[in-house]
Amino acid sequence: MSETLLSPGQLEAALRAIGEERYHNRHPFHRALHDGRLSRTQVQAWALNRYYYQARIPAKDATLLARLPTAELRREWRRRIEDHDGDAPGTGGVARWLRLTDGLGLERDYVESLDGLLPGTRFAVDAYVHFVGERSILEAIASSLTELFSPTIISERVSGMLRNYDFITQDTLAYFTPRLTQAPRDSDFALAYVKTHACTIPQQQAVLAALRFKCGVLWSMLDALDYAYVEPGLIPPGAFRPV
Ligand SMILES: O=C(O)c1cc(C(=O)O)c2c(n1)C(=O)C(=O)c1cc(C(=O)O)[nH]c1-2
Repeated sequence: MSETLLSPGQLEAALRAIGEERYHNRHPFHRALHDGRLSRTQVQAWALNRYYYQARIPAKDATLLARLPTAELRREWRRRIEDHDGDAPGTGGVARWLRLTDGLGLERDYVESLDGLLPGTRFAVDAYVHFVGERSILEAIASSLTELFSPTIISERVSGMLRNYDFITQDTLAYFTPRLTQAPRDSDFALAYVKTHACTIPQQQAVLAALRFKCGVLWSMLDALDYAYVEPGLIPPGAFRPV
């Protein structure tokens, strides 16, 4: 870990290096998902579990919003909640994610009940929400910086899944299209904030640790899916079972 103060450019480079090393695009489950090596039920398990992440993101952002000290910051952050929750029933990212689970043939009530969730998904997502509630505002904002890397994985995922699965259509994956513009806008803001406000060595180290933590959240969600639905295929009691 660096013991010297980094310039803003060096800090950005260190953040990007964490993504290179640890972002979930490197996980074998993601590779298998994009490359068409999963069955329809394995893709259903992925979408069902990712629903919990999507559903908790607006709560995570609301937790942070309540702690932000200025109207300027709150205005910026509140847009994220609008992106996910929409401004009317059936709009926004969470509703679009449900169109993905619909397209995969999952019952909406079942998805929304969270009954089929893997315990590992629940723990990872809850840990993210708690982190954002408990840590400094700087760390909370830094933990969103995985979004610097999401447009690349989303593009790979959409093209790979459309190419490789006959049960996937453009419409099923419509969730991802707005993310390609929302994620860069959000991560540009978060990155500028972090580069301006992480001015001491401890702050910079905390910011880097926050991004490592968040990469671990995303990674462990895929570990849980892999273990339950690929190898060794041990589905925890009560979790979604392919029929
Ligand atoms: O599809 C993906 O791989 C992916 C990754 C991430 C991410 O890196 O955290 C997010 C999303 N998608 C996403 O759709 C999303 O709304 C989102 C919000 C956040 C966040 O931390 O606030 N990350 C992500």
